[in-house]
Amino acid sequence: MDHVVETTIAFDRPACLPLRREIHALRARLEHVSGDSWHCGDVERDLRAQRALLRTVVDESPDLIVMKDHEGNFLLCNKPVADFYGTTPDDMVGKHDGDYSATPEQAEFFRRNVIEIMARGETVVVFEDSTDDRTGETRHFKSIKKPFMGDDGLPRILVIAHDITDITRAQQQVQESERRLSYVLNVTGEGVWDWDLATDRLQHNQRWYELLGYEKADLSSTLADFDHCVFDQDRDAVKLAINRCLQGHGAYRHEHRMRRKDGSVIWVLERGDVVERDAEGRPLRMVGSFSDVTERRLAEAETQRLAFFDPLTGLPNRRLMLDRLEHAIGNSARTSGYGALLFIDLDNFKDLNDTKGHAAGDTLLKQVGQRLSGCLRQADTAARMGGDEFVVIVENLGADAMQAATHAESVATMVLREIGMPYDIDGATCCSTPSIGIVLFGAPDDTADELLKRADFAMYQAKSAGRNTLRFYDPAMQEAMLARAALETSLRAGLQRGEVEIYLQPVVDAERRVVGAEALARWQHPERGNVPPAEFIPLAEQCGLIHQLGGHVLQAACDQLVRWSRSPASSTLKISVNVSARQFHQADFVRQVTDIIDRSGARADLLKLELTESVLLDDVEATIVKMTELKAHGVCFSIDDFGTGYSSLAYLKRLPLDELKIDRSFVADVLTHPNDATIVRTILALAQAFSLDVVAEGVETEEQRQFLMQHGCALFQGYLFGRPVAVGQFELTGD
Ligand SMILES: Nc1nc2c(ncn2[C@@H]2O[C@@H]3COP(=O)(O)O[C@H]4[C@@H](O)[C@H](n5cnc6c(=O)[nH]c(N)nc65)O[C@@H]4COP(=O)(O)O[C@H]3[C@H]2O)c(=O)[nH]1
Repeated sequence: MDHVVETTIAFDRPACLPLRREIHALRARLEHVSGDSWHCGDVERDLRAQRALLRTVVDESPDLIVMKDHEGNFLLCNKPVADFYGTTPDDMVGKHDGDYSATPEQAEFFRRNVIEIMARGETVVVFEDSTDDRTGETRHFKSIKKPFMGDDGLPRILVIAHDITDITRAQQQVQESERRLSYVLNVTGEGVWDWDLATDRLQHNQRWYELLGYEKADLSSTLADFDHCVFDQDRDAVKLAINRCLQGHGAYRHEHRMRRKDGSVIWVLERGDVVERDAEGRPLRMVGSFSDVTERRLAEAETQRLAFFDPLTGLPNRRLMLDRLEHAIGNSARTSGYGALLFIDLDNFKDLNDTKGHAAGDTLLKQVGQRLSGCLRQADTAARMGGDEFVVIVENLGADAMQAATHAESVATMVLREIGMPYDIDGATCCSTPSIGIVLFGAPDDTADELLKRADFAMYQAKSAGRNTLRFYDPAMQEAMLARAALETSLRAGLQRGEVEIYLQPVVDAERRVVGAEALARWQHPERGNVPPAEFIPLAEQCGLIHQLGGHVLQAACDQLVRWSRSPASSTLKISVNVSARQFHQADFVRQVTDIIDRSGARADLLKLELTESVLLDDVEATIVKMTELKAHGVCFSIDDFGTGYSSLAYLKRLPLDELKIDRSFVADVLTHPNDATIVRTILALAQAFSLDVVAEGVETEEQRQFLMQHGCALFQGYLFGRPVAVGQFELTGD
């Protein structure tokens, strides 16, 4: 028996007053009132009529009415009870609920319940269930159970049962829905609120308090308290969203921050809507909920950071920089003001990275990033492009080009100074200088791509000008850039078409015997004719073609060695090949050279690689490693243009060198400029001390040859002995 509740009810009349005494009392009162004496037969008739009426009333009642004896058996039942149990009222007299469709448990409950109530002698309301014979379903009743005393002195009970099944079910459904709703809300973790606008009272579910770390008692449940929890900077936006909803714009959905009791801040997704309005459409009630979306927001922020910021320096990355640059270009065009783009490349970063390790390189880059940011105004952007390249966007430089350039220059100068200051890397002091290219922007047709190219180009000019300096891009550079682009295209094609070949220039000994040759690249351009290497070698370096070009020259040199090896007169001749910085620093340079040597079948010890001092100084440790590996393969090394750079004797000692080449500028003036003569003599003495061969380049006169010979030079190269000639025209005598 589900859900049985008993309620005691107080009635006017004592429940145990016997019915017969009541009839006598009634008759006496009637006689007294009418002054007549009543005959027994009249009273009996009257009573019968009353009983018939009562029976009709009882049978017509929608409630179930029964009278039970002291054992719980039926004394009287109305028609709805009989219908409920699938029988007739008369049939029920003397039986009990267990004889009909009530389950044994229900029947036992009814019996014990009425016996108890009769014993207590108090009217009671009981909520109870019974089984409908017609449908077999359990129905719920609210029963008034009124005990009274029978004529025979035994207790009886009147039960009037009101069928509340529909109401109960409706209530159960409501409870079930509420239970489900609260389950769903708990599962989803929603904090729910319900705002009564008339009273300004807000009600919240438990989760609402939990999410904000409050106890119910902490807040007064008014809108002001909710307001207080909204993050200061988000308050206006939240109010706006709620007001729009109140004004009838429909449900709102808004993400904002809330401040928890402990001061921490969470991100919430809040939804709300007006659920009740008065006849005039004025809002009366609004409900809503919010969920904690902090984790998602943090994940989004992290994704954003990774997508747009360089993880090492924390500066905007290339992608974000491009976006900002496009905005800056747009702003400049709109306001007719100038902005500047600075392209910054660290001069000797690779050195540090290779000698001190990548961790040290990373530390340097981080510090560079910090210093760069320190040089800028809030509105400007410093970004890392990758590697050791940075970009700075300086905006709002005014409408005057000269002033804008001056300002950009002062920013760049500050960057030069700041970045050029010594760094403390793991306790050691290091230096790193930048080369900076600057381009102004402000023209409507400026594009980010083009500006970057120009700034990059100007940065290269700064490098060429000796590094640790800045250069502006100017229109003349633009022309050079276009020409360079055209040249690059045709060099690429030229290499494919075999337009690049080698010329050989003899190297002779003191007796003018040819002991070898230098291979010099020549580009036979279909329209421009013979393009000098000074023009296309730097280009090939810049556009990355040097790898291909260098390989091509090496291959040609090795092929020539193999041809010479077939004749005794030429089998010991050496060939020197120029190797440029970018080519040498290619990661697989050693393999490229050894592959070519091995494939061609040339003798490695007859191949000499000419490196300039700048190649050696660029990245000393890596250079030593590569040279040592090639040396182990038999390859020889020469320092080209010796004396023009800043070679440190300490490095010279560590390099596996075979030869120094005295730069032709010293040779040219050796007879006329005492300083050059001194330099030449010093180089010769130095070479002797280090047991290195020396080749004097650019020897054009017999006097120069005599001077060089007198001071111990044994090998010569220059027009005096032969100009560079095509391989087929090369002769074995050096006249
Ligand atoms: N005034 C004068 N000049 C003389 C005399 N004897 C030789 N020369 C020139 O001096 C340059 C010597 O080559 P370099 O110093 O290695 O200088 C070379 C070298 O640095 C570079 N180069 C040439 N070929 C290649 C190559 O295949 N690879 C690389 N990486 N660089 C190359 O181009 C530079 C210029 O080469 P070239 O124009 O062929 O110029 C050659 C040569 O023609 C002389 O008596 N008087």
